[in-house]
Amino acid sequence: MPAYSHPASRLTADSLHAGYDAKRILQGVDIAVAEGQLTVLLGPNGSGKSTLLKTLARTLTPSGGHVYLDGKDIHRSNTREVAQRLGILPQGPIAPEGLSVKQLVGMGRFPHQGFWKKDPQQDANAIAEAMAYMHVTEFADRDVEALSGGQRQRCWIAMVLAQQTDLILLDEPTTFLDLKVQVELLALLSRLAHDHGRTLLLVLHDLNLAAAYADHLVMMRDGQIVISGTPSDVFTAANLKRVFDLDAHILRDPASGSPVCVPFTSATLQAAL
Ligand SMILES: Nc1ncnc2c1ncn2[C@@H]1O[C@H](COP(=O)(O)OP(=O)(O)OP(=O)(O)O)[C@@H](O)[C@H]1O
Repeated sequence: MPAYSHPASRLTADSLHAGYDAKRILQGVDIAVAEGQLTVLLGPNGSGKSTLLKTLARTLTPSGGHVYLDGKDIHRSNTREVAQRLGILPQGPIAPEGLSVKQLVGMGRFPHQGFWKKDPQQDANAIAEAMAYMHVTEFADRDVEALSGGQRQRCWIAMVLAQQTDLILLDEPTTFLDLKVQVELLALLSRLAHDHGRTLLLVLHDLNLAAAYADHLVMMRDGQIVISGTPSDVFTAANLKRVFDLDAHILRDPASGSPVCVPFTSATLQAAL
């Protein structure tokens, strides 16, 4: 899959503040997304994960602080320049009515097309490769709306892959996918990072899948990064309590050694129910 072999780039943010009108969400976030690795952003509902992803991808303008893409302030860069380097799949995307899968995946090529610059063969190859990679080739001519939730989600991810950026930000990409497909997707994304030098930042809700596949975990709460590091270092009962207010035992996967959490209902919670 040579088209996916890119040198990884660098995405960093410092003292990031962002929100919606008067609503402040991000409260001084510093992050450096590890190059050529898979980083997973975790946190309770409403903790600001999507807001951070959108601000890093230039979709949302920060009220304070900076995002740098290869050392250049991303909010001072132009849209096409950014879109050639960074692809983002937001949460719950909606396809325009009547769009076929092939057309949807083809939208990933827009940043590479222009009045003066057109390479239909390169576009066709990128679209075909991305569809094959996400196993959606058989749906190429079907309406996106006529697919199941999981099939549609794979098409959206194929669209981002067709963009052929070295940075890929995915907000809850496993939504609608059955467990086997979730595992396959994470294995594939991990390969994109490790074998093809891509830099991936994902928002996930499944703690155990995150611990199993991420190189780095970043845990957020109330618009701030509380802790980050390797799954072995940060996936502890104390941190899960601190970030999620979750009571859990931490075990080890006997095969890989990855930490696994087993949540339980504490006596305090029992009494409150
Ligand atoms: N467009 C918006 N306008 C106003 N408030 C918003 C908007 N989008 C998100 N928010 C608010 O910002 C806060 C953080 O939302 P965000 O989507 O970043 O959290 P999250 O960690 O991704 O949550 P989840 O896990 O539920 O997806 C929430 O209180 C949410 O209600």
